[in-house]
Amino acid sequence: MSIYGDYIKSVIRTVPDWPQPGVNFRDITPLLQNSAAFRKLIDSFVHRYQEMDLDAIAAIDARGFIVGAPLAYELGCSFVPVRKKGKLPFKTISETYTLEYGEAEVELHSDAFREGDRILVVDDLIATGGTMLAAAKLITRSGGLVVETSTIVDLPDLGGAQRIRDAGYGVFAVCSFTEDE
Ligand SMILES: O=P(O)(O)OC[C@H]1O[C@H](OP(=O)(O)OP(=O)(O)O)[C@H](O)[C@@H]1O
Ligand SMILES: Nc1ncnc2[nH]cnc12
Repeated sequence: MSIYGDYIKSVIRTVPDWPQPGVNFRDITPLLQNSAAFRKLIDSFVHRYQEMDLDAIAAIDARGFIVGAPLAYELGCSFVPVRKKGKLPFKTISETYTLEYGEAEVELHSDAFREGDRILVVDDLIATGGTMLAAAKLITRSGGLVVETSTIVDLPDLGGAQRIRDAGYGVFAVCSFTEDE
């Protein structure tokens, strides 16, 4: 939990049974609409990472971009998009991961950063952890050093953060929601 974690959590909306019955969707749009809350959100990440000597923020398509771009701007490091399959025009490397039904793929440009660069991977939310873990593996495979993986929201009951930690990557979440809240 971060310095503003409780406050950030209070401005995230839960939409029950969306996009399908049984899912509690954690909707960050009220947080984004609230300029004071959005500033505190970005400040939470800046506070954690300003002394970590990062070279790049690798942000995951699409909601990860919302955090990744202002963070890269504030920290004065580069912004690297990790995109869903078929969106990047240059030479790519890709990582396939399993969804509840079927598979998905994320891609990275082969020249996105230099060997040994210190990279933070960011997204808005960790559920099963499949997306974040695939992105972290991509960075590692391309020679980057994943300093940490970072998210606004963790859903610990789904075990994603633990899965990412078990794979050897650190996880930071500004706030978390259990299934019953
Ligand atoms: O931990 P996981 O089970 O992998 O789920 C988390 C991912 O799912 C959501 O993205 P989504 O694929 O819905 O795409 P979007 O950002 O384009 O809305 C979310 O933004 C994360 O990227
Ligand atoms: N419960 C959830 N809320 C918002 N985004 C999600 N992505 C995957 N699961 C989600």
